Amino acid sequence: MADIWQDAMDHAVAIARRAGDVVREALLDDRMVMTKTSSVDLVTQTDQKVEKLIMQSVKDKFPTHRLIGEESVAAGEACDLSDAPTWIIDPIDGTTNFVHAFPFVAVSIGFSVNKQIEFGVVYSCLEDKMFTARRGKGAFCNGNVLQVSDQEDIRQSIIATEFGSSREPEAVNNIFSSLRSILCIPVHGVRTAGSAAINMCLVASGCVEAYYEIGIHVWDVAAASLIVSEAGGVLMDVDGGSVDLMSRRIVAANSRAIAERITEEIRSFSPPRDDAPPQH
Ligand SMILES: O=P(O)(O)O[C@H]1[C@H](O)[C@@H](O)[C@H](O)[C@H](O)[C@@H]1O
Ligand SMILES: [Mg+2]
Ligand SMILES: [Mg+2]
Repeated sequence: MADIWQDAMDHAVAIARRAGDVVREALLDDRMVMTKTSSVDLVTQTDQKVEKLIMQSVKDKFPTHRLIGEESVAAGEACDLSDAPTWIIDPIDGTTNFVHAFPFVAVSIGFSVNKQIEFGVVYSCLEDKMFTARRGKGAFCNGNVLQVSDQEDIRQSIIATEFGSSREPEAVNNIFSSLRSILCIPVHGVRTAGSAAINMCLVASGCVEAYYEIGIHVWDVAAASLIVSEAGGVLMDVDGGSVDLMSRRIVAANSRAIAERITEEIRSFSPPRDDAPPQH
């Protein structure tokens, strides 16, 4: 039977590649940096330009589909995930990397129907790696099948995480408390790539055993969540329950054993949900 979302997925791959061209060209220009929620929460005109490019192309080709985009939400749009076909877009995941030309910068496009991710596309545009997954059909990088690591001993593992974009003392204390506990299990190492989507693709590729973060948004992880699960990995909430993509908390791991071991060490907290009503 024909796949009803194949056309949309092909479009996502094509537009992610075009977006990647824009990002690479912009790296050669001056990158004017603006800030959003804090002095280290960065945005550039390229984030906004790429989001417009992707959104316009989706509106033209799939006019009934809904859209959630990082920069549109920052500009005041709602972040409502309904049962309708919805494109969930992070035009540049790793904006701080982009600003510094640190080479992990991704275009992330997830597609959800009935609140279930049907396909995910993460284009790591400076590495020219196109990560894709279609629900039930596996995960791929540049056409090669992805498979998570088979390591089940966290002491033999590398764990990825991020420091996020808050420098409030309490938030930083929580992050370092979790990081210290995990590092001292001990694990082989801890890494931060600077992009949630790329960290999760590293899990899917078997290069790191797990990634966790509190404070991410649905657009950071929607596409990559399917890439991880289709590569044989697991997703979990930081308290060990089911993952909720609007909760801003995630553990993505190669195995349930390692995911659960990480949840034992995390000092969890709950940032305002992505679908929380706006504060006035
Ligand atoms: O804002 P962009 O799209 O670059 O994405 C975020 C990263 O993906 C997070 O992991 C990371 O921790 C940061 O919060 C960063 O903002
Ligand atoms: Mg992001
Ligand atoms: Mg972004």
